[in-house]
Amino acid sequence: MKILALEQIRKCEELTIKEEDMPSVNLMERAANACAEWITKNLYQVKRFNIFCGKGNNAGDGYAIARILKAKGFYVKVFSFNPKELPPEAAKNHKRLRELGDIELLSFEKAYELKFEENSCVIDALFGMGLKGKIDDPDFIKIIDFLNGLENVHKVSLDIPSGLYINDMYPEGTAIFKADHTLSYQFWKKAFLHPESGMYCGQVHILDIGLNKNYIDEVEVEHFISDDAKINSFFRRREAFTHKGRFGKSALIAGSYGKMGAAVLSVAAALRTGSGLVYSVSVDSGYHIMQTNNPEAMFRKGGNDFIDTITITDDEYTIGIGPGLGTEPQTQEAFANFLKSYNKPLVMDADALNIIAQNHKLLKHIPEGSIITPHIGEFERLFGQFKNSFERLDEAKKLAEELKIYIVLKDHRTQIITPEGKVYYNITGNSGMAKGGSGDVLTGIITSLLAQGYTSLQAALLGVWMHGKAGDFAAEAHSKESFLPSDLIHQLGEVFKLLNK
Ligand SMILES: NC(=O)C1=CN([C@@H]2O[C@H](COP(=O)(O)OP(=O)(O)OC[C@H]3O[C@@H](n4cnc5c(N)ncnc54)[C@H](OP(=O)(O)O)[C@@H]3O)[C@@H](O)[C@H]2O)[C@@H](O)CC1
Ligand SMILES: [K+]
Repeated sequence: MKILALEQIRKCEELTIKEEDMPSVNLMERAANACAEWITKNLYQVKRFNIFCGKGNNAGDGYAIARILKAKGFYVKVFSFNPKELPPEAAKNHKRLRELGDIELLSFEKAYELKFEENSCVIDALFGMGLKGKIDDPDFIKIIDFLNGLENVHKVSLDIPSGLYINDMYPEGTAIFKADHTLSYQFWKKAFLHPESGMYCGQVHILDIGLNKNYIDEVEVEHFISDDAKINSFFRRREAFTHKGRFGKSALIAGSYGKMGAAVLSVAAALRTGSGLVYSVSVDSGYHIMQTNNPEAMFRKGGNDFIDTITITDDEYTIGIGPGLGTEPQTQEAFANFLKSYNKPLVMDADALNIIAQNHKLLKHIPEGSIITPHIGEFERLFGQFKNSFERLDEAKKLAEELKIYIVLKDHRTQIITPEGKVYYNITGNSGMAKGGSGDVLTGIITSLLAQGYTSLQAALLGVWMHGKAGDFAAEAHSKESFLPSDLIHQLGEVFKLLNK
């Protein structure tokens, strides 16, 4: 799914109205109907709604929803801010509400006297995507603070929680409504996907309001959601009449004394992802651990307690390097020599990235088309600190282009960044995956996919998607708190079953 810029959403809205030859207020009605339907279906225990309207079309959505919910028999109160200043569509809906006469239209001040019943619902229609600068009007700050302080009520934002920008970091010191649910129209927005703003959105639900399909198909964007449709468009089923040589050879260069778990996990993940052959290049002191845990893998010694020799050449295997490698001087040297002589795309994680962070000259030796998979800490060690995740992403786009590599920036919503400057947000997975070892599993999965002939972009997209899905299945089976990175590996079979359906 594409993520559109503000002007593109406005253009799409305009074109929809023009092509369908309808009054613009009809589109607002469509949006309001979609929200009312979602609310009545999903918050079915709620009988009372208190709707807070600002001064733009977001308020118009709020007025229209008030009318629709009232007609369905709910108790509805509307609180507004000086509705004289409304744009035409919102003004029409405000007028209709006034003419109906059976809904209380109140000022914000009245809200402070109201008893908000348990299980009632507050709807935030204060600001939508038209907000500029900060919310610094004292009336709005006061009402937002007050609503954020309410307990035991459901909180729903229309389009976007008031105070946030759709695709950028919000300004410091602004007031922001904190939603339990955000009902947004047609497209994901970057605000829902970055931690600083995402924490205000609660659960995000994207409602189809039938915006112009041709425009959406054709419009050029840089940001995407890596959704099921994208994954299914290139996932390949395993054919009959085949043999192990067809599915590539993976080699995981990983592990050191005390860090064999990382190596074991990455090798196991590569095996479970379907690579025809998997080699472990690791240390002698971890030999028994590796062979006992992963008897299907072959072993090649790269050192005694830490790796000091890497003798793999380009045409042998597809390589994943880094998990549990350590940063001993001899390992650093072996890694540097290896990187200088190796030219095929590879997957790099963890200590491979930490070694590069200590020797930036190595950056230019990363083979074109490689995939690096830093978490935020590793990214910052490599490239410095950033004010926020939006700025970090902008820098990652520049770096991916400059170095001609794919960056998998691991975060709550992991971003896959291409050398062409495109960004794919992954939306599978959950907070239970924030555990040591989770990244080692991802390295194994992506390496295995790359070995099987997926392109670097496909391997990164599919690998991150599968890893997240496995996390969702593991959370279902064992809880987010309790599942382990090894459970992710055990769930990969379920993930493949789903992909093969
Ligand atoms: N996408 C779609 O297809 C559809 C979208 N729809 C809906 O339209 C919404 C967008 O509507 P919108 O453009 O009127 O913006 P919204 O945020 O409601 O109001 C902005 C108002 O606030 C004002 N204002 C700005 N900054 C301010 C500040 N710092 N402090 C104080 N005031 C400030 C600003 O003033 P101005 O800048 O004009 O002077 C203006 O009066 C969208 O989010 C969705 O809900 C649906 O109805 C139909 C289908
Ligand atoms: K809102």
